[in-house]
Amino acid sequence: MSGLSLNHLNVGYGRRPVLRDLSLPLIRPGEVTVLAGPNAAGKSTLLRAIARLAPATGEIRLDGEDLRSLSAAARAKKIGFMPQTLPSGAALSVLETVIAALRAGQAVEGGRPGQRAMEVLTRLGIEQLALSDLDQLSGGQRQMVSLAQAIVRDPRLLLLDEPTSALDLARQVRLLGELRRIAAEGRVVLAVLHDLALAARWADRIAILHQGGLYAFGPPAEVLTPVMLAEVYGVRARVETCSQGHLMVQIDSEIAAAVSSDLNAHV
Ligand SMILES: Nc1ncnc2c1ncn2[C@@H]1O[C@H](COP(=O)(O)OP(=O)(O)OP(=O)(O)O)[C@@H](O)[C@H]1O
Repeated sequence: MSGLSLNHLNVGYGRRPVLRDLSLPLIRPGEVTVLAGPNAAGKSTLLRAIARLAPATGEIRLDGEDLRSLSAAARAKKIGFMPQTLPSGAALSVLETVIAALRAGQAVEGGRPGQRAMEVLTRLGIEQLALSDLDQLSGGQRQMVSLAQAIVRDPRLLLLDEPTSALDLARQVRLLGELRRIAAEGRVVLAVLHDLALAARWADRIAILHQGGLYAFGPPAEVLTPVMLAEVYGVRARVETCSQGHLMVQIDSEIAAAVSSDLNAHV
């Protein structure tokens, strides 16, 4: 079966569970799937579990193959992971860090690594940064470099944790457009986004995590509802369609008695 399947996942830290018996419908290639939910709902934990950076029980399969049975090198070839924390380099240039991500412990087949790394920097519009020191870049510039590191191997599965958090409006659009192009190549793209307006505009499907489980999964128009926004986020909101046919989420106020409980939850 083509795509990412997650079934009966339990993920936690020490004895503390974060996600309990979590199953998602198939995350399909060719689509951008957004993972959303309140702070501390377990979004990063889920991405880390898929990338095997957090211990999990249950089933994690990519195109039918158990990701946990793969060697670290085989996994690195299939999965590109863009973490929430931005890269900082031990006095490396941008080009060198992207080449290091391309190599990641193994020889590069065909072509020249420098050429491939430059292609990716150019594709993202940051080729002029190639020789800059990573540590001298702005947060947004480093976020674009982090994306370059995640996609340089052409991974089958791309996991991104809040990839737009440091980007200005134009670069948010550029990054999300790039994710759509990567998905259109038939890859699986799963991105954590807090901004539901961006999710409404760019996602094919949205998964909402809440209190250790899946609250909703489906196309934006099905998932982004006033009831979901009240129950999950504790806000009073309207969801409207603008003149161009896009969904817009208008937040009116916090519902005092229903402030989202994930942050304080001990599930
Ligand atoms: N390394 C860790 N060790 C122990 N607990 C952790 C660790 N990382 C996360 N947690 C806990 O797991 C829960 C889920 O955290 P996680 O970062 O997955 O949430 P999130 O949905 O990504 O949140 P946010 O939107 O705030 O980034 C939180 O209660 C957090 O305190």
